[in-house]
Amino acid sequence: MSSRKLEGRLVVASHNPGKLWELRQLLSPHGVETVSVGELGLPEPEETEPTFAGNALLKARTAAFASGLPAFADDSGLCVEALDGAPGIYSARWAGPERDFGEAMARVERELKERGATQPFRAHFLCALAVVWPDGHVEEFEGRIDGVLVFPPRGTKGFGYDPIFLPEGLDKTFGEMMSAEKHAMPHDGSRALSHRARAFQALAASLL
Ligand SMILES: O=P(O)(O)OP(=O)(O)OP(=O)(O)OC[C@H]1O[C@@H](n2cnc3c(O)ncnc32)[C@H](O)[C@@H]1O
Ligand SMILES: [Mg+2]
Repeated sequence: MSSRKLEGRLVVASHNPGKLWELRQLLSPHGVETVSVGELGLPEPEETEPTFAGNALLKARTAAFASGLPAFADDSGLCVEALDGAPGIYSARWAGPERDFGEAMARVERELKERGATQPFRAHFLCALAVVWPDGHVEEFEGRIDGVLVFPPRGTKGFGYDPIFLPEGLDKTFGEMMSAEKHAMPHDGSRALSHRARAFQALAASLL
């Protein structure tokens, strides 16, 4: 539990529209006013750190110092067991400059085939969240969801790798789920579903 609370305007340090939308959905019930880095005209920093947590911190810190407001960043990705955790922190970069996730998902399938991997193709999504205040104070949270990959991709909802990710114990991919299902926030104390919602649950318990 942190003594620091999120108050006033918060900068959401993401340039990914799918993620931005989910993060704002998660924040809105708490009455936190948000402004995105894009709306502030701030550039996308290069993600030079070797970990999700390091890159989340880098993005939040850059935005907090540039704006003079507390900033919130998410670094996330898909880690495939048979690919030794790839694409991992390179999840966005596998989609190339055009952010073509059809191609990124095809590459995952191709690399599994090349390695002779057999089903089930175990994988997890990871989400690191960082909040940085302009005085340098930092709060960090993490969430994970385990599942398996399915090919061909299923569903057109969500973003990124959602259509190939089947969460453990469920029969719908993230691409087949309404977004409210993907990041639902249970009110009975049970665990949220997605990696982002799980990380956010920890954040909310501490900062909101
Ligand atoms: O850094 P920002 O500006 O936030 O946007 P980004 O898209 O580059 O975000 P990341 O660096 O964190 O890269 C994470 C990639 O992993 C994928 N990813 C993360 N969370 C996901 C989710 O919930 N569903 C599907 N794909 C996801 C997605 O393709 C992202 O582009
Ligand atoms: Mg990024």
